[in-house]
Amino acid sequence: MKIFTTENIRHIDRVTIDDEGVSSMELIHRVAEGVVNEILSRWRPSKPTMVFAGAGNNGADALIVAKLLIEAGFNPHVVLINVKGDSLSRDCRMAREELMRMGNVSMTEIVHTAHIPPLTPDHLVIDGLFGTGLRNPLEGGYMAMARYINESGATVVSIDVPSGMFGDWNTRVLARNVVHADLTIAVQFPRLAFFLSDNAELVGRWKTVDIGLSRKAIEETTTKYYLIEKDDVCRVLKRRPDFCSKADFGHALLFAGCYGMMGAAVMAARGALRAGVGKLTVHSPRCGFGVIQNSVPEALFLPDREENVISDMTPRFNYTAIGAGPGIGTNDATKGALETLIKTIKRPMVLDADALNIIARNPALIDHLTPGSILTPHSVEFDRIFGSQASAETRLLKALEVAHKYKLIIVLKGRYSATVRPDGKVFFNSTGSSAMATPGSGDVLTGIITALLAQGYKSETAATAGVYIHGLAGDIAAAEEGEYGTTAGDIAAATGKAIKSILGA
Ligand SMILES: NC(=O)C1=CN([C@@H]2O[C@H](COP(=O)(O)OP(=O)(O)OC[C@H]3O[C@@H](n4cnc5c(N)ncnc54)[C@H](OP(=O)(O)O)[C@@H]3O)[C@@H](O)[C@H]2O)[C@@H](O)CC1
Ligand SMILES: Nc1ncnc2c1ncn2[C@@H]1O[C@H](COP(=O)(O)OP(=O)(O)O)[C@@H](O)[C@H]1O
Ligand SMILES: [K+]
Repeated sequence: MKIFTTENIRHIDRVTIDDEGVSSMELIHRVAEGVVNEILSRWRPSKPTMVFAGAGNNGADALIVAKLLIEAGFNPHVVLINVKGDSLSRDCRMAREELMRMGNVSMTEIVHTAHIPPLTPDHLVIDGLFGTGLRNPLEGGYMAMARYINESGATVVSIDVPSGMFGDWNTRVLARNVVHADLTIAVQFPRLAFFLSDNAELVGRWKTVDIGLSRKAIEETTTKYYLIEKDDVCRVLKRRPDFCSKADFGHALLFAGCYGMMGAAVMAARGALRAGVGKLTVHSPRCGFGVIQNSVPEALFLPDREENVISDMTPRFNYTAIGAGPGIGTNDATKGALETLIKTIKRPMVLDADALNIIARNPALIDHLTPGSILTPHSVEFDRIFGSQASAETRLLKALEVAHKYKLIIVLKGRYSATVRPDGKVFFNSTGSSAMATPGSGDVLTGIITALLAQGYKSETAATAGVYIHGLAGDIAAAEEGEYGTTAGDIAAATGKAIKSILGA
């Protein structure tokens, strides 16, 4: 699914109105119906409700929500901001008239000074102060109103975006000056800002309401941001022909494990095997022999000459893909071996965990990475290499910069893992949950992506499909084991089922 910028959405909105003859008032009604349906599915008409409406079309949406709530038996109080009595947009004026025709509407219209009726924690607030027409962060009375709503402890449903938040980038915005929603109901599309952890406390849970914007305009409007969904992965995964052998599915090499961290190698190996690799070799220190042979007997074991750490990463064979990093530690011998590997291998590799920590200690290595290499850092690993980032937003921007500069694929792991490509495209993942915040979970991902690379998928595809499959495996595992009980082993074990469910779609 495309994730559009605010500018894109405004364009699609305009095309829908101009070319398809749908009036903006009709669109406002569709938004309001969608919002009210969500409210009716959650709260009874006896719920004390206050609707905050701004002067633009976000306010118009809110006023029609108030009308529909009254029709559904609610008794909302409406607070309308109409500075100097003449600031309402044309649609907002029309929405106001439509609401007032209901008669006996309980309303405070703020024209000069604000005197808002008391809000209690028991209240439901419908926040239609500002949507995508916001020009600058909130100030003065608007800022005070956002803080008042937040401090009230009321439950907040925001229309389109939490008021005071921009749909795209929010570097200039202070969280305390934005309405904190419990539920955000976005018009047609989720916004880029919803996928960044900085904004999680502002957006709350989010849903979209389909208002039938022009299909043609949606197709024709280009964007750099996407949400990866099942169909996207189904489209790129190859079906296996009847006449095939394991030789058709590549031979992956994993450099993983050291004394005390052999489990990381096991997790990566299991992820790789469940992701369909034809042959798998695990190179670990000698101490890993029994561990690998016992827990992943399907894999070949290649012992390092060292007992406890990897000291040599020279591939002895023309492997179709190499993954390095899970549990290798950062001792000098391993560091030297990885440096040599990075400087000599001329094909894209998957680098994770301690391989990233080693790069962080010698950032000059980045220049030697083969274009198309895949780095899978979580936020701390990313910052160790590329410098401390103030927010998830600046981290994403930095990832875009380095992915372009070094022609790398960077998977920023987290709730909505973002795969950042050299061409400036960003793919947010839609699968996975907090059940995956468990040790070894990232190692499974390394195995899955390496296995896809070994099977001939391009780096970009291996990364986005791998991240989706990994998250779906996490969802399948969590359905059985729950958010506390899911282990990385469960995620690895569910990887095959995840691929099966994608291919079956
Ligand atoms: N997408 C779609 O297809 C559809 C979208 N719809 C809805 O429309 C919403 C967008 O509506 P919108 O464009 O009227 O803007 P909105 O957010 O209501 O605010 C504008 C008002 O705020 C003011 N203002 C701005 N910044 C300010 C500041 N810092 N401090 C103070 N004031 C400030 C600004 O003043 P002005 O710039 O005019 O001086 C103007 O009065 C969108 O979010 C969605 O809810 C649906 O209704 C239909 C289909
Ligand atoms: N709250 C969450 N929602 C979705 N996915 C998550 C969440 N927390 C962690 N994950 C996923 O789990 C994996 C954790 O990887 P990582 O941090 O490297 O853990 P480890 O080092 O223990 O293997 C990542 O793929 C990440 O996207
Ligand atoms: K809003």
